[in-house]
Amino acid sequence: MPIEIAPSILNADFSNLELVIKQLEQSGVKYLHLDIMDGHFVPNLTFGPPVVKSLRSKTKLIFDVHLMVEKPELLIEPFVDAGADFITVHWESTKHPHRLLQKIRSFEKKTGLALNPATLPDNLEYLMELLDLILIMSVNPGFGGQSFIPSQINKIKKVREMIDRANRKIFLGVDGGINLQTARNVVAAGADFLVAGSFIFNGDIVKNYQELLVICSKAQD
Ligand SMILES: O=C(CO)[C@H](O)[C@H](O)COP(=O)(O)O
Repeated sequence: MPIEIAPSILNADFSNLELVIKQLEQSGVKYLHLDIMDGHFVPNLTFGPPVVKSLRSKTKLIFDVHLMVEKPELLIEPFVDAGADFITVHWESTKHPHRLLQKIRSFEKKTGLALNPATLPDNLEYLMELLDLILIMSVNPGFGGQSFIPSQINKIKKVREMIDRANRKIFLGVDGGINLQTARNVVAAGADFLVAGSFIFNGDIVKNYQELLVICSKAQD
């Protein structure tokens, strides 16, 4: 699948979000990664459904809502109502990932499952038919601007093989510490959906996004 880059607005200028979104749209961005943090599952707090709903009225970008929360089952409907297109939940946040993914699908939304850096990918085998996105966390979730954890390259390769074996159209995403070098490495390992925050939002958004896209497309050839 062609590479998609989803800017994570965690590190964007929130005082000027409308302008940020306009710049992203003009650069050809299709996905917006929205980091939902509850201060419990991760040691940071961001925003909830009302903010997503307000953003929804300003753009047609595809909203990729990443729930880094405890009890994600309580938040599926509120984020569906707020206008989420993809809802990604964490393997580590639920005892019933299969049921949770079924619930997201029941609202005709795209599903994502995120794996923390120390989580094995083996159980994905049993969830493939319910997945649209697998998100490998290449940092410990909670903050933007962290360094990429190199051991995740092996996991990306493993998950690439699993998706190919399953012969399904599932994005293989990577989230955390993406820059020109790590982007090249993760795409070479098989990723096709990159979440990037600080690299895109530090400086010229349009230039950074396009530079990243060029590197990724070359690495995929
Ligand atoms: O989910 C996240 C952190 O939990 C962010 O999406 C991720 O860290 C992206 O930021 P950066 O590119 O700055 O690492």
